[in-house]
Amino acid sequence: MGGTFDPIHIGHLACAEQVRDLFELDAVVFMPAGDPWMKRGRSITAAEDRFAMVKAAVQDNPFFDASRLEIDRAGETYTVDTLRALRAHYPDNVELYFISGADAMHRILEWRDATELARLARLVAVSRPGYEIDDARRRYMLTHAAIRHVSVIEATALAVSSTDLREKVRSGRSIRYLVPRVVSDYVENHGLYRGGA
Ligand SMILES: Nc1ncnc2c1ncn2[C@@H]1O[C@H](COP(=O)(O)OP(=O)(O)OP(=O)(O)O)[C@@H](O)[C@H]1O
Ligand SMILES: O=C(O)c1ccc[n+]([C@@H]2O[C@H](COP(=O)([O-])O)[C@@H](O)[C@H]2O)c1
Repeated sequence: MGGTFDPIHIGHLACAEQVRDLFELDAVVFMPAGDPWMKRGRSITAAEDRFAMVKAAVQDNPFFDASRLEIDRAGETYTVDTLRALRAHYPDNVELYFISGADAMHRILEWRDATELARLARLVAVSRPGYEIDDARRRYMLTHAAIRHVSVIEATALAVSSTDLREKVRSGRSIRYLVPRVVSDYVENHGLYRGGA
């Protein structure tokens, strides 16, 4: 599962766990983006902090892991580069899935080499409150050559967003239970998000 994870929250974790369960995946690797080019223009927390929070958040699930692949790669982060690297690394019988929320998948046709990306992995788009994939969009996604292998999953949804969490911290409000305890501790101990959303 790819994301900016600024910070990782229970929406990410619950969505990944439900996809893992549904597709009987052997593992879910959380991959913080090094330089998420579609989020250019906003200030993004240092990759090392985002990675540390992801690593701490996934440690109690034996099926979950965190990867540095994208934060260690220079330049803008393109999912197709990640999937090429993973495909080269794993034997052919290992099937790759790319999990994302419905909001991210809405824009997938704008992603770098979307057609190749869809050939390299099964794409899983998870429902997210406020970003429902309506029937017209779903038909469009399913019929478009580049992404017809996308699975649209209705997961038990949590209306949590990193933007809202950053804003809460900035204005001195609690984020307890919206992120794992290790993440709220990290945010507090490192003074993250206090200066701006
Ligand atoms: N509550 C949620 N339910 C389902 N999917 C989610 C949820 N929050 C995030 N996602 C998905 O997880 C991936 C990574 O999300 P990201 O790290 O950008 O978090 P975010 O909460 O959307 O952040 P921001 O508010 O800063 O844009 C994206 O594919 C996004 O669609
Ligand atoms: O490859 C691309 O061009 C591309 C464009 C936008 C987003 N993505 C990936 O989609 C995932 C979710 O992104 P975001 O910005 O919603 O956190 C994350 O893994 C990004 O690297 C990938």
